[in-house]
Order: sequence, then C-alpha cells, then structure tokens
Amino acid sequence: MIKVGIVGGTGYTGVELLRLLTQHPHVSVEAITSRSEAGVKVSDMYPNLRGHYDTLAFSEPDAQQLGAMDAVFFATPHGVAHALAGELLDNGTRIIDLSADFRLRDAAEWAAWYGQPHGAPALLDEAVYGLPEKHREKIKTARLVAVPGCYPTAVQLGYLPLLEAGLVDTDRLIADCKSGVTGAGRGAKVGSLLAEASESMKAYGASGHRHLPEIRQGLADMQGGSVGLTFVPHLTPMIRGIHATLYATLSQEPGDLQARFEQRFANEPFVDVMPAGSHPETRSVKGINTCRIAIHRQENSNTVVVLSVIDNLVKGASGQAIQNLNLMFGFDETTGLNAPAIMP
Ligand SMILES: NC(=O)C1=CN([C@@H]2O[C@H](COP(=O)(O)OP(=O)(O)OC[C@H]3O[C@@H](n4cnc5c(N)ncnc54)[C@H](OP(=O)(O)O)[C@@H]3O)[C@@H](O)[C@H]2O)C=CC1
Ligand SMILES: CC(=O)N[C@@H](CCC(=O)OP(=O)(O)O)C(=O)O
Repeated sequence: MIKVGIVGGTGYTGVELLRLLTQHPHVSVEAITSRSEAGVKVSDMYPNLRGHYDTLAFSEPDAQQLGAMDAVFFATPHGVAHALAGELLDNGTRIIDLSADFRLRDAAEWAAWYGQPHGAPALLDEAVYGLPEKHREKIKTARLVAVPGCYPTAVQLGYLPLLEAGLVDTDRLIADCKSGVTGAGRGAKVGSLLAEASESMKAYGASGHRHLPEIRQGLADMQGGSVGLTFVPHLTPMIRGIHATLYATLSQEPGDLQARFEQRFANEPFVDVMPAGSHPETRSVKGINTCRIAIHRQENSNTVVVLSVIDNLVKGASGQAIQNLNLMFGFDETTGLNAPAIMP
C-alpha cells in the first residue's frame, strides 16, 4: 500500500481522483488539501464519497505532511506545483502534476503563455510528459510527471499513428475541439452558469490557446520536427467530455489506415480504435479512462478525419494521472481504472 496526498482536493479533478482511487487496492489517500474548506470532512462536502473516506478531512497545504507521502497529486491552478515540487522531491516524494506547470520544456515559452515567470525551471529537465502511449518507459522511472492537458490528450492520441508513420502533411494540421464545462474547473465563473453555457455553443481562444504550444510540442516529438497546427477549442453544453475532430492531408498513399491505427494501439489498454465508419460519442467514455478513436477518409480526397473522444476529467486529467502512478510504482497499468462507462 502506498500513501498519497492530493493538493487541491475540492476541485473537479481532485474529487475525481478521490472517486477513482476508491477502486485502487494499493493506494491510501492520507492527505488532501483545501485552503477554503480546511477542517471539513471530505464525505460532508462530497456525499457521493460517503462510506469511502469517512475520516479524511481537508487541511491547509503543509509541505511536511505532504513530504511524508510516497506520491502527491497536484490538482491545482498553474504555479502551485512550482512552489512545492522541489521540497517534496528532496523528501523522496514523487509528484504527479495535473496542472500545466511542467508540460512545456521551455520555461520562457511557459512564461509567455501562462503570464507569469516559470517558478521551477531547474526541474524542467527531469519532468516527464505523462502520455503513457508515447512515453511509457520514461514514466516508469520518473520522479516528476506532467500529466497532459485534456485537449492535448485527445488531439495527440488521434494524430499519433499518422505522425509516427510520416503519412501526412504536418504543415497544415487542424484540430477542431469541443469541451464540456467541467474543463473550466469548479470555480464560479459567469461563462459556466447554466443560463450562459446551456442551449448554446461557442469557440474561444481561436487566435491562440495555451494548449497550442503543448500540442505542438507533443506532435513535433512524434514526427521529429516542428508542425503547423491550427487548434480551436469550443465550449459545449455538456458536463464532461472532449470531442476532437482532427484533419490532416495525406502526403502518400497510406495503405489500410484502419489497420494502421488498430496495430499502433493494439497493446494500449486505454485506446479503443472503433470499427471502420464509426462516430464515437463522448458519453461512451463518461467516467472512464478510455480514448475512443475512429478514422475516416473523405470520399475522393486526400483528407483524413480522425475523431477522438475522452472524458476531460478522466483520460484528460485524473484517470491519466492514476495511470501514470501505476506505471511509476510498478502496479498493473490498469489498476483501479477498469469500470465501464456510465450509459446513458
Ligand atoms: N477540469 C479539467 O477538465 C482539467 C483540469 N486540469 C488542470 O488540473 C488543475 C485542477 O483543475 P480543476 O480541478 O478543474 O480546478 P478547480 O478550479 O476545480 O480546483 C482547484 C483546486 O486547487 C485549490 N487551490 C487553488 N489555489 C491554490 C493554491 N494557491 N494553493 C493550493 N491549492 C490551491 C483549490 O482549493 P482551495 O482554493 O480551497 O485551496 C481547489 O481545490 C488545473 O491546473 C487544471 O488546469 C487538467 C486537465 C483537465
Ligand atoms: C472548457 C475550458 O475552459 N477548458 C479549459 C482547459 C482545460 C484545462 O484544464 O486546462 P489544463 O489542462 O491546461 O490544465 C480552458 O480552455 O482553459
């Protein structure tokens, strides 16, 4: 049994970690932080967890308490993990950061997109980007893992087989993505109100969203050079889910694309390549760590359309974080992540 802490336990990704970890036989959650809810019992705030964490209560973040854990998840806004990571690593605690603090390798690029100086540039060299389908071996020995963002997970998994095989023109990739409102976090915002977000849909960040450099960095790693990417996110009236529609132009005849995708992901427990002609739905991955993918080639054209869906709070955040923990601690990669999706 390993001891874990969660910094930022009242947010959507924090409570999703708690929900998923109820199914993990080798993990005990021993510390959970919230500055605003310190002293409140977890099961009082989240009745869905009654019977699971009845003695656990939120407390103020405390480096000494967190440093006694085997691993700490950061489910916090950007910049928080920067401040605590060095001290925890020095204590031998491994870190799984759900925020973007260690996702970009270049501190200056991070500062430009996140509007604040990078708080721990000395740790960037050892941070491992936690996309297991690409970096599994490095994750196994990592002390510090940067869990990919929600849009970046859906987009990178969808493009992976095409880019690794060098099949498409990488100057003009287009990722048209939709997110549910939990992607914006639990904090009160006018844009997340029922009357604002339901019965409506809108694009945002069309001239540049902070996931653009993260996705570009990941795709460049896959194909061995820089890529030209257009990424436009949209807010849609659903609670959970990311739907990514990915366009690419073939640069050569690809053979059987369906078979290529199936082969590339054959041993991936959390990527499901659907039968040819499918259109995956976000509800088919609700609450689970699976990315479902379908591949289409438009009639009489060189345009490939990949459809990729995930639950932003699971494969896009907390589930992927636990998948990383399993790899880091030598557990079976799927431990605690096996339940099927909720339907309808
Ligand atoms: N929502 C999503 O779909 C996804 C989110 N992420 C990322 O995961 C992280 C958490 O997201 P989410 O759960 O949505 O966020 P929320 O806004 O819902 O929750 C943030 C949590 O962090 C705590 N917190 C805020 N400021 C600080 C601070 N300065 N020090 C310590 N704790 C703090 C809050 O509690 P309190 O203020 O009481 O301390 C709260 O528990 C973010 O970086 C987000 O971008 C990544 C992928 C997907
Ligand atoms: C719908 C919505 O607002 N989504 C968030 C992204 C989700 C997220 O949590 O961003 P990180 O993965 O980088 O932490 C946004 O666009 O800002």
